[in-house]
Amino acid sequence: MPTDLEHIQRVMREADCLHPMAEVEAAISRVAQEVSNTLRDANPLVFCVMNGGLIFSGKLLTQLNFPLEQSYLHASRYRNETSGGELFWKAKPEVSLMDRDVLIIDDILDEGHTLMAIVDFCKRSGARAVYTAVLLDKKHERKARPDFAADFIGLNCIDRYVFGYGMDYKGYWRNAAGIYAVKGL
Ligand SMILES: O=P(O)(O)OC[C@H]1O[C@H](OP(=O)(O)OP(=O)(O)O)[C@H](O)[C@@H]1O
Ligand code: HPA
Repeated sequence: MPTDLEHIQRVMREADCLHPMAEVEAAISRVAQEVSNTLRDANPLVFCVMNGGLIFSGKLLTQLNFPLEQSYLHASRYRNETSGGELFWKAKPEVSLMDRDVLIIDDILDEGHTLMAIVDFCKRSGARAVYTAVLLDKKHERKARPDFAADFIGLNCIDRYVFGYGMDYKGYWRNAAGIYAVKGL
């Protein structure tokens, strides 16, 4: 079925802006400082989790002023829907993680299944230490494991379906320059 672009446009028009661009950029700069303090001497291997992690990764990486290697992986559970299903690996890391300090960068920690599976994969692949950075931590009682938290968190967010800064609504508005909540979700 072709995408209903009028619907996509309406979602943006009616959305609530939760975190405007200036607030998100300030949060990214703070995270960059925290990551630098922890990893500047670790020669880390940094993975962007595609697709959602793309914008946060790009903006964060340019503020990390120390040697690192960068790559990507793609694990998806939402597949353009607004509720998650089974985790599907679209691209596993192709470089060796053996004895490396690894940093995983993603857009959002929602229920946590995605990031937990990625961390588990990295540990089983021989990583020495695995750190995680997320732009948003969504606050609710549905976490897969309540004791699992990201090491670096940009912003906490309310329990709504959000888009912008890499996060999509039905595959759209990853490019929105702020963090928005869909009306009614
Ligand atoms: O904490 P969870 O409930 O597991 O959800 C978080 C994950 O869901 C989204 O990815 P998605 O599956 O939509 O893939 P995409 O980034 O390619 O759209 C997001 O980018 C996170 O990776
Ligand atoms: O609220 C969300 N928005 C976009 N993608 C997501 N993936 C998990 N939760 C979300």
